[in-house]
Amino acid sequence: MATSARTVGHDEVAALKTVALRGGLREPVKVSCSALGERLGASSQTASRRLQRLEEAGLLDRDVVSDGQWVSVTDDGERRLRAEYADYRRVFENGAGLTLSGRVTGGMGEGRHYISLSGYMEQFRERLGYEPFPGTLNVELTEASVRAGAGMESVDGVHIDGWEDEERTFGPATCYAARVEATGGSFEPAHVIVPERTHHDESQLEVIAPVKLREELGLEDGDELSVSVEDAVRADAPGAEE
Ligand SMILES: Cc1cc2nc3c(=O)[nH]c(=O)nc-3n(C[C@H](O)[C@H](O)[C@H](O)COP(=O)(O)O)c2cc1C
Ligand SMILES: Nc1ccn([C@@H]2O[C@H](COP(=O)(O)OP(=O)(O)O)[C@@H](O)[C@H]2O)c(=O)n1
Ligand SMILES: [Mg+2]
Repeated sequence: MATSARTVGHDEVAALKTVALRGGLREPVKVSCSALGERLGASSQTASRRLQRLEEAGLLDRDVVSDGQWVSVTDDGERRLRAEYADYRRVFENGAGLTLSGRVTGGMGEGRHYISLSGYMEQFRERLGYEPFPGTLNVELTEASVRAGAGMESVDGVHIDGWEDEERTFGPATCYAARVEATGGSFEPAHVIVPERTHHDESQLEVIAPVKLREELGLEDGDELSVSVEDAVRADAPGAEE
């Protein structure tokens, strides 16, 4: 998932949210720093600096004109706001999970190779509690789910370490506990796997499970599928087990 070049603090995110509330997610909106400052309880210079930092971090596009500026939230900015949104859903909606939808698709036939490698397989067995079927079920996400996928940043995943053999290094990956739902039924345990090195972009999701999901759920290319990422208790949440 893309991360911004510079990290921004809560004050900047509040300014970004204000721009989005004014419609800046869809098109450029005109803001004056004094009005923005008033809204944020800060001086207009401070408001201006926050917009500048957001621009430097790649979260906002700005066009300064004589009597104000036109601003719009970038794709990375939207991802940042969606991660906040996912946090609030967790707070207020009793741990509402994240459901991503799309269609089954074939990939490059490499998933099978990587999943079978003992350097990964041993970790899957220990950390996921099962031995995955050799392969990844690829899902081409809908546009809305590609955007919603940013919410995974706020879900605790299971880390799979990178490793090496005599010839090369193998990258780390993160697995998110999930339930797969299709018209032919549903299945869990499964995990969304996000390899750090991959040939796919964020529009494609890869799912692993102890069974061949195509057989278990009678799936063919083009079939609709939804993947609910479970709302694992965060390690740092109050009441979380040690
Ligand atoms: C556990 C795991 C580890 C991976 N590690 C690497 C890697 O080290 N280098 C790399 O180029 N691709 C790596 N990949 C990604 C694959 O090359 C590829 O992007 C993708 O998983 C292929 O899936 P497909 O065959 O289903 O299209 C890894 C994939 C998985 C599932
Ligand atoms: N748990 C799994 C993993 C993979 N698969 C399928 O198993 C085959 C091998 O996986 P792969 O990742 O090597 O292949 P592609 O996804 O590149 O087509 C593919 O047809 C996957 O869709 C499955 O049905 N259930
Ligand atoms: Mg695959």
